[in-house]
Amino acid sequence: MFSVFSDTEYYILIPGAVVASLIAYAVGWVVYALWFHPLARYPGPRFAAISNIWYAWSWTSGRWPTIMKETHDKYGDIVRIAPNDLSFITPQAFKDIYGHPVKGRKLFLKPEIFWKTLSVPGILFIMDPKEAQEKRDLLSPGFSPKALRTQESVIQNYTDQLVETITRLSVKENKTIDISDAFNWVTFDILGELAFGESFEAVKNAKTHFWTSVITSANFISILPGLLMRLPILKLASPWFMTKEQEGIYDMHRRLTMEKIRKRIELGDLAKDDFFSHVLKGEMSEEELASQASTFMVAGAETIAIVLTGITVFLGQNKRTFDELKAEIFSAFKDTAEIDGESTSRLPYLKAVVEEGLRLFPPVSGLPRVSPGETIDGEYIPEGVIVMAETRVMGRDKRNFSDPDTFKPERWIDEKHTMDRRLTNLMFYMGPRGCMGMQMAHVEMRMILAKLVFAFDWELVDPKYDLLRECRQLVQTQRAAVPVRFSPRCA
Ligand code: HEM
Repeated sequence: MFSVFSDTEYYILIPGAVVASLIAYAVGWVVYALWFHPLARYPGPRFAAISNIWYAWSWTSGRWPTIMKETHDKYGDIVRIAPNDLSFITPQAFKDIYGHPVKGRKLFLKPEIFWKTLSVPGILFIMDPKEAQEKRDLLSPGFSPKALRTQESVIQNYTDQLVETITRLSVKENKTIDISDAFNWVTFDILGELAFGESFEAVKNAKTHFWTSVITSANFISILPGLLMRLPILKLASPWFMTKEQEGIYDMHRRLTMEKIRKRIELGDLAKDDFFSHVLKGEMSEEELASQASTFMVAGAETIAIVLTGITVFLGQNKRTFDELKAEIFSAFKDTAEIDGESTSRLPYLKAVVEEGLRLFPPVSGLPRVSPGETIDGEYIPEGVIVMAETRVMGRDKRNFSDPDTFKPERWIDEKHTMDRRLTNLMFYMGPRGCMGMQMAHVEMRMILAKLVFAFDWELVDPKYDLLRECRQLVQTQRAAVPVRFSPRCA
């Protein structure tokens, strides 16, 4: 057959044509993304507008809130952080994105690009709003005020055990305590008992249980499915993300979880209002119960451990605040047995310390929704755009909080700080998918903190400890070791 090109020319021309098409496509995409895309008018880093790499890099850098703060400071209240993603930081945007829809507004749902999981989803990861509401209804008796009152005895028990363990290690054996691990022991023991009917005995053994260590180190793995949807090319690197050895550990973890949940099912209705007493009548499969239990652990134990770790550091670095808290607690209680959910709810300074710890060192943020084609803070956002209100940035915005980088519990009490108080409970989000365990979290944090302050004096081994530098900030903050010296409280 007649041909105008020789074989050698074909070898050059075909790859050349492929490369030229790729370059044309890339140039076309860049032009479209920067000037013609529906989000083209929103400011932000140029690289973020043309590629998901900026988002992926920021998300995995461990500095997400810092990068987002710098980005919002530079570009304003609405920033384009990926070709199809916007981040907002005004209180009205927060309400519009996460709140219950009012006055005919449409609901913002959880997008697959972030919430997709590889296994049966626990409540947090369910995207269908009807299914999520059904599960919330099914699980809500375990989070009712009545249930919380009975759950308090579990909190009391493990917090008292924590005081004993710290006394043994620090006072009798003269050791420093990594308080970040100690909070992880106590919060997982509490939730272990409430979800599986048995604790991990971590406080008693002063040692993180295998089950817990896997789930806390899986923090990074949990964001992978979403990242792979954004950047499918990363699939080539999956052997580095998930080695054979890690896969084996996760398999063992799954088996152990199933064993634990089967044991819980055998225990039946424990008549003590734990998380599952109300749903064991065959309403959820074994696999689903296991998944819900694991979700509760991530959502409800590690979160509290993170905030309490932050508060311990802030108190260790702010003598006046620590003294004020001590004064309130010592005058309120004569005996540690008096410390419970109700009695601590009457302590304004303690509550303010908890609120301030949540503001400055929240455990999670950057949890996205997808726009149904609706306004956010007066701005129409087209359907399908991924949006979020970056609460870790909002918590340090000087328009929301005066002197925002300072640990100042007074801002939640003093009349002159009325502006600061609009955003209480910001870090628990709000609306149909807001935190189910908020009340429990407050009670648990107040009780643990009050009992530790009642029993001990403490000081940081490194008084200049820099929380934000030491702890990686991913979707969920990753705790780092925080060595603390405890001594019995001076009477
Ligand atoms: C300091 C402590 C805590 C913080 C800051 C926190 C924060 C949050 C946030 C921000 C969400 C919403 C996620 C979203 O809408 O995208 C959430 C959901 C949730 N939290 Fe918490 N949480 C805490 C403690 C707890 C505790 C103690 C529990 C008890 C098990 C718990 C159970 C849940 C559950 C079940 C959901 C899922 C609700 C749903 O998907 O509909 N949380 N939490």
